[in-house]
Amino acid sequence: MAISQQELKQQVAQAAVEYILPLLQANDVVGVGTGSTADLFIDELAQYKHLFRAAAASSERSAQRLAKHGIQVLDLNDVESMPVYVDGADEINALRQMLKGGGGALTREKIVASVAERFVCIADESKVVDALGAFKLPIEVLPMAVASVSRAMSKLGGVAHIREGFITDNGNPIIDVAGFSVKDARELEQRINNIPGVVCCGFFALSPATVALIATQDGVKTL
Ligand SMILES: O=C[C@H](O)[C@H](O)[C@H](O)COP(=O)(O)O
Repeated sequence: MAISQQELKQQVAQAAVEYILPLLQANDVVGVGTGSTADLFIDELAQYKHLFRAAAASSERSAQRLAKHGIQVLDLNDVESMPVYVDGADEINALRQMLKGGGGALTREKIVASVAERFVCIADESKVVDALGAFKLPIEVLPMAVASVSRAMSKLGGVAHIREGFITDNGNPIIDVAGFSVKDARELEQRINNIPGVVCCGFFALSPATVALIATQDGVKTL
């Protein structure tokens, strides 16, 4: 019988904890991502909270979950470095470039990840793609730039729609862009980053994951 997606997420969450434990020292801070896979990682990590000092979270959602487990959550301004950042992805390719932000946490995810030495991506096999872009690209924008950034996306070949009823932890809207045919995610990430009003785009290609743990029907594989 096939292993369910939920069970695969659980397996990769456990594998992530096993992967990071040897990297942690008593005074370390763990960077924690956002989403359903990251939630399971937090629950697993909680069993070992005596082995590290604290966490830095990429969303209010993850911060609350960490705190419920009794894990101290630090302001990122008080964290100089972290050995690891662990997070899920909406898509990941063979270069470990990712598309993220389905849950709207992309900006804080990119910031927290930038402080960590390693980005450990955790995902089930449904997230592995040949080319990024089938999943709509989330872009966090300043409120006054929704229309101008959407027009810029259309010039790049995408079709943008505002995410209805959603505001990020930073108080901004998100537009989701469909229709990109992504040949070079690094180049597209750079171009989108340069558009006035863009806070953050969901490509994580300029700084891809250091390692990806992928849960498959045949066990957790390393990419
Ligand atoms: O904003 C959300 C994040 O980028 C998540 O890492 C991504 O959406 C994957 O989430 P999940 O593990 O729930 O599929």
